[in-house]
Amino acid sequence: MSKDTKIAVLGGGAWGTALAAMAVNNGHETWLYARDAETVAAINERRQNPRYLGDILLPHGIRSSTDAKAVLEKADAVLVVIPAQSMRQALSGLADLIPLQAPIVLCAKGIERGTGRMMSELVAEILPYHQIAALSGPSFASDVARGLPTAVTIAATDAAIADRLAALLSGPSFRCYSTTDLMGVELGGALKNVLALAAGASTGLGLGASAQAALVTRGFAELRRIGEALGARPETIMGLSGLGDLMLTCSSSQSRNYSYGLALGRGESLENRPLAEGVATAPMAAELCRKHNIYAPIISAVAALLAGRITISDAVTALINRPLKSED
Ligand SMILES: NC(=O)C1=CN([C@@H]2O[C@H](COP(=O)(O)OP(=O)(O)OC[C@H]3O[C@@H](n4cnc5c(N)ncnc54)[C@H](OP(=O)(O)O)[C@@H]3O)[C@@H](O)[C@H]2O)C=CC1
Ligand SMILES: O=C(CO)COP(=O)(O)O
Repeated sequence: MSKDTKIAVLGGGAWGTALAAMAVNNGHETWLYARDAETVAAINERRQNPRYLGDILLPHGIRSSTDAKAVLEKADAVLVVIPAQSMRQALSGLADLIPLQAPIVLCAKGIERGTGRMMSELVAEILPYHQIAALSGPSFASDVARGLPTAVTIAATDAAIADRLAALLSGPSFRCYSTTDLMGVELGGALKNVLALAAGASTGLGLGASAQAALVTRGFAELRRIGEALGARPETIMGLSGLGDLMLTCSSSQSRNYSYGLALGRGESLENRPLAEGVATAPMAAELCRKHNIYAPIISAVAALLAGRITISDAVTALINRPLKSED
């Protein structure tokens, strides 16, 4: 792949638009598929995505279209930026249009509701002959769309593909590390959203900065245990898509997951909120822990809270009053 390849981005939300801005800034022919005609027109005519990125002025050159065929034709790499719970339905409809030689870069952070599949497992069912990679790390769409410095990790089981994609997508303000630890990268991205719900709820309840730090640290211990049980590498969990994204998402109300948790903690309405992937992922993460016999009390408490099985004050009391144990 050379620097003047065609990049196709599927998904005209905040992150898809930001990644299209990154790709065009890095000198690629960049096409963005969005299903909403008004979004397409705003990007093409005004260089804005008002529904998802406010008044940020996008760089020149993104070609947006509702015509997936035109976007995907002769693409050299396809960035899939559709929410985790819509991924199966959306990609099933587009599968025949994706060129066989184009690696699929999954940019969603979640676990499929019902099946418990990681995004790469789900997409391998739909596109069994394509190379699959995942891009994840601490990266707010608004930062990337503005061209602010950002670093992420790109994982593919084939090291050559991961290296080539990292070289292709890196540029003056976007730095990509590569790894073959696909499971580690996907787990970090999906589970930090669940832990951000807990961190936001703690702040929303007014439990203080000490409780917040304890939750994030012990949440990270759960992430470490899950990673170890599922064969992820420790350095991935301690890297950008694990610890890095956990730090970002658990500390900023720019995060939609953290903000959802804040609203939960404050007892505010949870209706009509922006996407918070952790809500659908939490029960799947709790189920994964049950299945593999992994001790993850914070993730379990978030799942129970969202399902209405416990109240927030029950969750806090249960977490603080568990039998004492060594710090592992
Ligand atoms: N925003 C961020 O900072 C980051 C987000 N991510 C991850 O990226 C993923 C997408 O997030 P984000 O872009 O922010 O979400 P948004 O809510 O901003 O946008 C979602 C986009 O997906 C589109 N979409 C939903 N379902 C379909 C479908 N079936 N077919 C085609 N398009 C569809 C929506 O279209 P429509 O508008 O028509 O409904 C919308 O354009 C999530 O998994 C998120 O965790 C990762 C890193 C950073
Ligand atoms: O994944 C993100 C930053 O890395 C974005 O987080 P939210 O989806 O919680 O906004």
